[in-house]
Amino acid sequence: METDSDVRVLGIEGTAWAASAAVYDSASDSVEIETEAYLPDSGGLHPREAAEHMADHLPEVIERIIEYAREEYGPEPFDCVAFSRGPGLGPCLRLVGTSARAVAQRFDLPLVGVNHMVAHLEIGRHFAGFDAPVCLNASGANAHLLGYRAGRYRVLGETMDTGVGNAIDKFTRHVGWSHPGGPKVEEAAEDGEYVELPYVVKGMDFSFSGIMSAAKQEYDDGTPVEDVCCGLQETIFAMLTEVSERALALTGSEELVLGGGVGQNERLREMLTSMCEQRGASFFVPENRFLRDNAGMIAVLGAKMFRAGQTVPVAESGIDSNFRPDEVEVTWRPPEATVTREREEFVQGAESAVTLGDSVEKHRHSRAYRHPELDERLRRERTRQEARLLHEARRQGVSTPLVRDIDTSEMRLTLQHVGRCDLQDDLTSERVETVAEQLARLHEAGLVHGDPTPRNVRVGDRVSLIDFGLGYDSNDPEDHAMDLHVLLGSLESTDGDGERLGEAAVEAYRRVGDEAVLEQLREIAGRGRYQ
Ligand SMILES: C[C@@H](O)[C@H](NC(=O)OP(=O)(O)OC[C@H]1O[C@@H](n2cnc3c(N)ncnc32)[C@H](O)[C@@H]1O)C(=O)O
Ligand SMILES: Nc1ncnc2c1ncn2[C@@H]1O[C@H](COP(=O)(O)OP(=O)(O)OP(=O)(O)O)[C@@H](O)[C@H]1O
Ligand SMILES: [Fe+2]
Repeated sequence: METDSDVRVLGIEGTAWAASAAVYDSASDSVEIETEAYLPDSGGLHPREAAEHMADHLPEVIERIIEYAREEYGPEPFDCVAFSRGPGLGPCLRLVGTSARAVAQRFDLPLVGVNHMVAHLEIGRHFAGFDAPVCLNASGANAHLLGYRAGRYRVLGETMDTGVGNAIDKFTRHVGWSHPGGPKVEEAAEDGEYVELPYVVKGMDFSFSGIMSAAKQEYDDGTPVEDVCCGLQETIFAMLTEVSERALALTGSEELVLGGGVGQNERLREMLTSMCEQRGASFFVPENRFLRDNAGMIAVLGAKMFRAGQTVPVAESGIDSNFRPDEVEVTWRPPEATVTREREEFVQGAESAVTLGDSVEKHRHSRAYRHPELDERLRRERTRQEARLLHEARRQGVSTPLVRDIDTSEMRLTLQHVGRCDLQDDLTSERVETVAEQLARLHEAGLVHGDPTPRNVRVGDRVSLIDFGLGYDSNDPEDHAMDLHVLLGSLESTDGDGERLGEAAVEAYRRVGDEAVLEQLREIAGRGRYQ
């Protein structure tokens, strides 16, 4: 665990475009960063050019920081060298590793290998002073939500295809704008009118590919580019804000931090601020110099890891271009306090305000962060869809609450009260198996639940599925497999025994459901996430 001794860390970053070095001094909590950015002449980032950039500029930024630190702190300024171990571009990372080993040898210092995505999270947690926040990492090559449980960061939700920045940059390449595209889209969107684009959220996962093709098509069809940019921002950022809100509701956390280069976007920050305000959560965004790739965040996390004794011998200091945040053993945080949930009459779900009594009133109230047209559309569609699917699922023999009333102008449903608690509060393998069987039955009938997490299942005499707001009709095994993927992911991220429960769910599904769905599930799990 972390001790309070003062440390000074030399940090080195170079996963893709930023050749960067920094010094962090824990006594004054100050960070000095030197960065040389690689800006491609045309097109996107070329791995070979990026590596040449690293080779040309890493040595000089490191020397500048050493010089600064010696002037500021004396001839032997550092206690350790922290470097980005991954994820990122292999050829760039190898140069980072080599440079770090060289400086460590020269000053006879220990090495600390840092996960770049965990650093994007920890820098926010550090400056916010939050204990157990959920983190939205919105960067170029990644987009995911992290929560913490039992010594690891858990991926609560993530992109099913590309990172958010890369998605935006692909669109700007299509319209002929230079890299990076994010800031240009932000500027253009200011003069734009909202256009509708596909909105894709599955549980806490999301995907950008459909939106990006639709955006390119809009542009090719002659829609003014500022309007497409406005539609893109409103859609993509509303999706990221919605899944962040889901993660807050699922984990019970009341703290959110933002990380990653796309976090520099004002509209995204505005939406997250508004969402957190509306639900009474605290929100923190670090300064821009800590959002985009930078060695400062590597040095700050390096200090925490160093104090916890998490150094790495030279022989084991290899890089890992697919390094996932959930692979990191988190030794620098104190054990989390157990959260006990009070029985409440009023639940603020991720989407709705729910009042519990003999009947349950579920009200999808307006979200100030969303564009009014998108807000109206999502609330209306989901309220209608939920009532219809609850009814259809019942007809297939799946236990669901009766729909007593629906009001589509107020976006309100009145439902039968079912169960004594959420599955999350009384998880057993048997119940999870029942959920899997019920999903198989839904899928057989061409229905998809859309968000089958342990908070959307009630347990009592029977096991009932609730909250069909993200449900839809489909006979595609991919969509059915996504339901299972969401279930397994939510089990793994919220319960210590989640993996075993997940296996039980798969076995139960196999007994009743279609083998093609399980095949597709393996395919989804194996998809490369850091392309
Ligand atoms: C693995 C690592 O190499 C990678 N780094 C990375 O993606 O660089 P980062 O600095 O976190 O983010 C860059 C992205 O951030 C976007 N970006 C920068 N300013 C933006 C803005 N104002 N609005 C939207 N996007 C913006 C850029 O278009 C670009 O796609 C990552 O963290 O995923
Ligand atoms: N019919 C019901 N009977 C008993 N409890 C219910 C019922 N409907 C909802 N609840 C309770 O209210 C909580 C929130 O409901 P629901 O999941 O439908 O709302 P939501 O805002 O869509 O939530 P989320 O998106 O976070 O899953 C549930 O987790 C459950 O505890
Ligand atoms: Fe990054």
